[in-house]
Amino acid sequence: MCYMQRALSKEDTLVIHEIYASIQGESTFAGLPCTFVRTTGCNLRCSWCDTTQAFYGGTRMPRTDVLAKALATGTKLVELTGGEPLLQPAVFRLMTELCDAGRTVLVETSGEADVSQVDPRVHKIMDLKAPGSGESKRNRWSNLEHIGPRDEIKFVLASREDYEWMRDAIRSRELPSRTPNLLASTVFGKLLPKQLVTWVLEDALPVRVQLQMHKYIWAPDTQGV
Ligand SMILES: C[S@@+](CC[C@H](N)C(=O)[O-])C[C@H]1O[C@@H](n2cnc3c(N)ncnc32)[C@H](O)[C@@H]1O
Ligand SMILES: Nc1nc2[nH]cc(C(=O)O)c2c(=O)[nH]1
Ligand code: SF4
Ligand SMILES: [Mg+2]
Repeated sequence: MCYMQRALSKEDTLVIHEIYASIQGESTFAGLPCTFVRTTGCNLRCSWCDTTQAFYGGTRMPRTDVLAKALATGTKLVELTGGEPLLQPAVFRLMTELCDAGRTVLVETSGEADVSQVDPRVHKIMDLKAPGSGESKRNRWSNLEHIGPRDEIKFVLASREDYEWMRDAIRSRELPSRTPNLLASTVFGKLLPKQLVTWVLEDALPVRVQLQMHKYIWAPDTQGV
């Protein structure tokens, strides 16, 4: 083991898939210039995941280099995503450093990872995985205790069954009392947005229907956008 490897701990390095600037395609921040820090690795395997290339590989980088690269693009908005960003201990300090540097920080997280240690200045965008993902048993429901009005709860739906599951969760767990930002998205190419809108209106459900804007700007399978 070389000197550098001994000197850097798990808090000091991250395995990164890519860092790039684009337009935020999802969430209440959609449309704004945003820098994406995409970490490598995920402990879930959602059946419809569009980022499977981030499951393996990547480059181990010092946290200071990740911070510098994320700041260099100049965008006010920075999003940590993946893979699953909260699996890497150094992400928590990186998010705090980005906040200290004046950035508006978002973290896109699976709903399985514990969000309790995320800097309170960070906007958590937390999925609750519906049955069609094959991972709904992994939802960490205690995370809801750490969701406040600045955070967003997101459902990605593949079917009517998923829609009804979301509707039940919103009502039985009183999600509107946690945050007004409830996002209902479709699995791209699987459920028609028009169908989702019809169901939402039939129930007058208090959700924000959202599409992945970048899949309309670029070809849907384009990576790094
Ligand atoms: C690739 S995940 C990475 C962050 C984290 N692991 C998570 O699941 O939130 C980023 C977001 O893309 C969404 N997503 C992944 N595949 C999708 C698809 N085929 N259609 C719509 N949204 C998708 C996920 O549900 C999640 O909200
Ligand atoms: N443009 C763009 N916006 C995004 N918002 C969340 C993304 C993600 O993969 O987490 C994403 C992404 O991959 N691209
Ligand atoms: S948790 Fe996120 S990155 Fe992991 S498989 Fe599901 S959608 Fe993909
Ligand atoms: Mg994406």
